[in-house]
Amino acid sequence: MQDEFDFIEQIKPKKIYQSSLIEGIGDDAALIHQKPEMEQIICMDTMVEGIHFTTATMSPYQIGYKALAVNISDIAAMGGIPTFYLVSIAIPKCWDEQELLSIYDGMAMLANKYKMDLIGGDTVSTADCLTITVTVIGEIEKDKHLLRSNAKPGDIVFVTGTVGDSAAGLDVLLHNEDKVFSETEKILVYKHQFPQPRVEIGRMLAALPRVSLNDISDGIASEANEIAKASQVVFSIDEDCLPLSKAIREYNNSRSIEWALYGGEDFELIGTMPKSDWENIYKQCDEKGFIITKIGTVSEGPQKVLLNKKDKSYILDKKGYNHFKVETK
Ligand SMILES: Nc1ncnc2c1ncn2[C@@H]1O[C@H](COP(=O)(O)OP(=O)(O)OP(=O)(O)O)[C@@H](O)[C@H]1O
Ligand SMILES: Cc1ncc(C[n+]2csc(CCOP(=O)(O)O)c2C)c(N)n1
Ligand SMILES: [Mg+2]
Ligand SMILES: [Mg+2]
Ligand SMILES: [Mg+2]
Repeated sequence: MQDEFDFIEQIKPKKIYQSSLIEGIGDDAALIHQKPEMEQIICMDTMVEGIHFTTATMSPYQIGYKALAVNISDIAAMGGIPTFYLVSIAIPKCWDEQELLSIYDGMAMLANKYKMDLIGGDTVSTADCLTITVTVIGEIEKDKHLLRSNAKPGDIVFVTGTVGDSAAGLDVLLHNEDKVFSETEKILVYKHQFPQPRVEIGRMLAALPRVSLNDISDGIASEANEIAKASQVVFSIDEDCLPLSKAIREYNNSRSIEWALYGGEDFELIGTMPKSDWENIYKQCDEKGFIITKIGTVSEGPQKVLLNKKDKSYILDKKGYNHFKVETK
């Protein structure tokens, strides 16, 4: 890159979606008008070259898309609507300007879908790995937010979409250097590179009186344990109910359950709701073409997650992706 200020000029959005924006890119900080009837939601996630992606697993466009998607997913997990984003990027010398603009194009694709505005960030150089940190701001109607601590005994446990596909897609990418993929492999790779944040489902759930919710970044085992801990309840998940895609079964059925439980990066939603709300939500999702599956139940007791497998029951430990543990399984 030739010039930091010239770069910022190029990534500055030409169009603004949100009428509550007072000042976006260009001053010392952004200014947003606060709506009195809404709560603000703010989250931040980072992607690091070598940890979250390599040049072999993701193109610059996909890196941008996914860096924004994972943050929108956290807004969805609160039941909210994403509105603004900020991007901090640390750039090694070997990345050229075209690649960097491509990262921003990937973010813009998703931002356009959700009518989000890029309102600021930071640009720095770094010695080695590209690092991108995105902050997303969202909103939700007062008192409608969906917390991990909302689960109660008697609830059903649900998950959206299918799980494990992203980890299987990563496996495909890491074991096929020539990048010639079968149709099945292409489906899994796409799930890894273009996860779909479940904002629309989060909004449906926010209309219910009480839902606990989490998005799946580290795997079902990890996220279910987080809800069980925050709510001080017991989760009981039926292995046979885990929604597995045809693609994952075809690619490597013997590892599908392991990827579903511990793989992560599916960015589907897992949560609980009272039994009485299930039929209605299932119908609403079905009408809109969204998959949602009942995978278990919640009961009283000291916090834990049980996995029912045939006639036996095992403790499902909080294993999954962990940045500071060498062995993840
Ligand atoms: N370095 C940090 N400093 C301050 N707060 C942090 C830091 N890292 C995480 N948190 C906070 O801890 C909580 C849990 O964060 P975590 O990153 O585990 O959730 P997540 O984004 O849903 O998961 P993932 O990062 O796997 O997508 C959030 O409230 C987050 O803002
Ligand atoms: C090259 C490469 N190797 C491994 C992985 C797998 N991976 C990295 S971070 C993460 C959990 C989510 O991260 P976070 O907890 O930071 O949200 C997972 C499953 C990958 N995507 N690319
Ligand atoms: Mg996080
Ligand atoms: Mg999350
Ligand atoms: Mg997250």
